[in-house]
Amino acid sequence: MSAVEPESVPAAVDPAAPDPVAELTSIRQSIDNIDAAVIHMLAERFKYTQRVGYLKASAGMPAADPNREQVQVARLRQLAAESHLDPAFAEKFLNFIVAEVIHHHERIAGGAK
Ligand SMILES: O=C(O)C(=O)C[C@]1(C(=O)O)C=C[C@@H](O)C=C1
Repeated sequence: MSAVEPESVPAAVDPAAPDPVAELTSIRQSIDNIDAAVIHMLAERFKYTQRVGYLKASAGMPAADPNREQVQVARLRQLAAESHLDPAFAEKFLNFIVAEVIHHHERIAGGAK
């Protein structure tokens, strides 16, 4: 089944909701697809930040860059607002990821593989 076929459009757009169980199953398929995409995107992001960790360690740069984070937070808060997502959540989500990245950077700088 192609993702562009009409029957793959979430039934949530149908106010009649003739079959709640079928609609729930369909929505859960889309949620699972989105969750998979998030994991794949995070894996790619961490591949890049791993490289950043090695670059910073080799140049003697600190693991964290608060100025860069400030710019990222402002940008993501703006994007979130435009997308009707809670900006506070977007900021928390970024901070959660960046904290993990900094932890990785510190391990790299400390000589851990
Ligand atoms: O851009 C950097 O300098 C990074 O180390 C990457 C990153 C990020 O994950 O986006 C992580 C830590 C820094 O404090 C800022 C940003």
